[in-house]
Amino acid sequence: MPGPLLDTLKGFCQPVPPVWLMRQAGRYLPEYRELRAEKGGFLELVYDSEAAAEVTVQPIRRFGFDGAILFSDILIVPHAMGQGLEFMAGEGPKLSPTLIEVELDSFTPDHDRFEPVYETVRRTRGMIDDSVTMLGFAGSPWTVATYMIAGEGSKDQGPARLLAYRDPARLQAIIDRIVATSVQYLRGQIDAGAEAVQLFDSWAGSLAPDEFERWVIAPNAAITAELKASHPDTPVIGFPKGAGAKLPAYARETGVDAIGMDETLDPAWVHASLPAGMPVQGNLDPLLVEAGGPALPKRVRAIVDAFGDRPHVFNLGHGIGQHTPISHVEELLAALRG
Ligand SMILES: Cc1c2[nH]c(c1CCC(=O)O)Cc1[nH]c(c(CCC(=O)O)c1C)Cc1[nH]c(c(CCC(=O)O)c1C)Cc1[nH]c(c(CCC(=O)O)c1C)C2
Repeated sequence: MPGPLLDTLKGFCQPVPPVWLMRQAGRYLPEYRELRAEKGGFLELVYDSEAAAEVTVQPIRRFGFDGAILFSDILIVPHAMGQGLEFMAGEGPKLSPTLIEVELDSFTPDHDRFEPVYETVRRTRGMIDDSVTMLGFAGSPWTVATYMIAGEGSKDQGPARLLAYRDPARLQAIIDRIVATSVQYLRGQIDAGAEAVQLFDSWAGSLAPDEFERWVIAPNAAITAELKASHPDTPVIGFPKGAGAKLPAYARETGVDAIGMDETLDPAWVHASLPAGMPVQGNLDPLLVEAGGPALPKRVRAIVDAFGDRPHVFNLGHGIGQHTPISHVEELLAALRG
């Protein structure tokens, strides 16, 4: 029996929109912080399937979300491609050497790194009810490339954008390799039990229109086409954060089944601009959840009302912040579910 989230992604409206939150497993949860401290670090957690499955299930137990998102990271793909990866406490990720310093061909891929992640999916599937949808994910090639090139999160993705202008053939070769590795990774997640997958393009918003076509739309379309060829019934959610006015082109041209919306988009505009019946997800500002107050339930209702009879998965416009009070998540759910 598919649950309400999977049904919605397949185009069927529900009386109450199903809900999950990006980064729902993470530092705002005391039970997560405890397990992370015990395991010693973030990567240790990700590659320990038993612990990662436990972290995946924590927010389902606490809040009864309709979807469980695999606990992993978009940077596991560069790691499997052979790039060094570290997460330092209090800092972001560090990848080394960077693709400014060396050529991609100097890396030795190790796709066995994906095995514990597939095992996390299998274990999680065995721990949650059938009605809870198991979600897999990968970063989109442009976003993953920005980290592989700069070696860390970069404010305006400058190093990758410069490479796009200076040596597009080299960036294309990097993107093509990320596409191929991500397809393999997502197929492995689906075969292990993921029922839908999301492509996170967190830095889609930094590109000019022609660059957006080449580095966002084309690679997301390539991944989606490959997945549809092998797994036609598994919905793909595309989340091109910051796409703005380019969102309808992304929705029409990539072949994704559902669209993730960041908080800057007006839901009425999205509803009027996307193909009729195409499922949507997201839009609530994570900082409004952190702030709380009477504006929160009002905004929850306004987003739900804006989509009328369009299939809608309730979610945030980006990941939940680590300082978000648990009680505010409960207020969000009360406003949504009544
Ligand atoms: C909880 C967590 C994650 N990654 C990182 C953390 C914090 C680690 C910690 O300190 O405990 C480091 C971690 N991993 C990354 C970052 C951002 C680095 C930066 O640019 O500053 C950090 C701090 C890279 C990353 N990682 C991810 C993205 C795309 C979405 C987004 O934009 O937020 C990105 C850009 C995806 C991601 N990341 C994660 C998930 C798991 C499932 C869930 O949603 O609960 C997912 C889907 C998990």
